[in-house]
Amino acid sequence: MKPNSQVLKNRSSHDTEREFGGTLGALCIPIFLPLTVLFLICVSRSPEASVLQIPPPLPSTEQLWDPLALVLLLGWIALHALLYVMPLGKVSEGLVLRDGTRLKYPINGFHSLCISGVLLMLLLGLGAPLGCLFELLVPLAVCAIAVSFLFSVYLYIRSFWVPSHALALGGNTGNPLYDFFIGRELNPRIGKFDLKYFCELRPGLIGWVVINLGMLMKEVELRGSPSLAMMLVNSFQLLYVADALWNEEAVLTTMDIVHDGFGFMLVFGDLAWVPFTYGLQAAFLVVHPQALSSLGAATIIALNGIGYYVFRKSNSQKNQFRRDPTHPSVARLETIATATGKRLLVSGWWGLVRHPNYLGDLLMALAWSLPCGFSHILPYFYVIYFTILLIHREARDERQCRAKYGLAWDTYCRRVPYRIFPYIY
Ligand SMILES: NC(=O)C1=CN([C@@H]2O[C@H](COP(=O)(O)OP(=O)(O)OC[C@H]3O[C@@H](n4cnc5c(N)ncnc54)[C@H](OP(=O)(O)O)[C@@H]3O)[C@@H](O)[C@H]2O)C=CC1
Ligand SMILES: CC(C)=CCC[C@@H](C)[C@H]1CC=C2C3=C(CC[C@@]21C)[C@@]1(C)CC[C@H](O)C(C)(C)[C@@H]1CC3
Repeated sequence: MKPNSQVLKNRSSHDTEREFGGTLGALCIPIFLPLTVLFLICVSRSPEASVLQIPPPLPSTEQLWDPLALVLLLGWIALHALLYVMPLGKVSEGLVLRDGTRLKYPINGFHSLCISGVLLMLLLGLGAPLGCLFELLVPLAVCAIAVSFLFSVYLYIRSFWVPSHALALGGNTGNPLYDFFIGRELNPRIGKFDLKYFCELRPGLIGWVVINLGMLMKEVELRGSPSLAMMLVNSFQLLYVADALWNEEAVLTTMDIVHDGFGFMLVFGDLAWVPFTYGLQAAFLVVHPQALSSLGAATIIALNGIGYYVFRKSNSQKNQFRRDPTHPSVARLETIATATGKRLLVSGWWGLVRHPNYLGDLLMALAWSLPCGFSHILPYFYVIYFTILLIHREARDERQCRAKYGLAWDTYCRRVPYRIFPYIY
């Protein structure tokens, strides 16, 4: 038996550290977050658009279900599964697993985005009423939530048939509720089809931009042309999704793929949370049009540009450094050695703050909300949630890095004292 699987075997339900509030979190989050998705969609289209309005704008039972929504959702997932297995693009290897092997992943997410774009343009050309996505938003979200639950149950059950080295270290506590929530199996696959990698970037992320386009088309139906605010939100978020798919290979080294199991948290995050809450600004703009001056628009475009620059440059610098530290673009950067043999960057972007990529991401998040004006808090939901998510994620990553790099990590923290915001945090 390999040493790491021995470690896994030796961990009992008591010594595996629990995240997201442990069992209580695992019980409450799967109830609370799906309700939050439905609540936020309803608030975004209500005239008041206030999260505090009494009575809250709850959907009626008829509004919750539409068979067309289920057909569209399953068809969409099937289309992307088909595109995933098409022999397009290159095949890359992931990081070395605990059993010493490396999995292969198709890098064809950007192709899927482009093909989806062409298909949508064809549908629009044929007169398909894409604006009806606005009316279908609640039933689509209900179906995505239901699919997330069923899929997570499947993932939990199948995880009992895989060898111990295929389980995530943090998802094997023995507490069924917690393990279902956090995910037992690290890289669940059907043959060569990697379920976690597929869900992380394809149906949800591309679905998000399609929903945005639907909101834009609804605006065209209602007012004859899309507003500047709507076009900015659509373009910024399309850039973000296109960037993620263009740099798909980099996802293979993220915490989600390398470390986290695939359970309800990620399944729901990928299939329901991202597509139905990340684009709330566009849904809001359909019912609450905003006038935007040219100066306002130029300032917001500049903010998104700066955010994107910081996000992309810092992520690319680290990816390049991890892939080939002798590459001319990173070879001159100052680094510190660690006992693992890996080095840590202490200059360049990673010498500014310990998470420059989070800083850039947050600047972009703010730029996505500003086109919606200052009259409501709802369009700022994403920035608020994302700040909390990234602060929590930073703390998780910090714990893992301290465990991995020990004293070298403490030296890095002394050299680069701020985590995300220079001189603030
Ligand atoms: N829109 C969204 O909902 C979300 C977006 N994101 C974005 O995803 C991107 C990736 O984020 P995430 O996966 O959290 O983590 P990061 O890309 O920040 O990676 C963290 C890892 O980088 C390595 N590292 C840290 N510091 C250094 C250093 N100084 N030198 C070299 N390597 C270092 C460590 O891994 P090691 O040493 O093992 O290589 C560490 O575990 C970010 O841009 C983030 O904003 C993330 C979550 C949600
Ligand atoms: C509240 C809740 C259910 C949280 C679950 C968290 C997930 C929504 C996020 C965890 C990490 C993510 C990443 C992206 C999307 C959101 C989730 C799944 C990401 C694909 C977005 C695009 C980026 O460019 C990225 C590829 C770096 C990023 C990876 C992490």
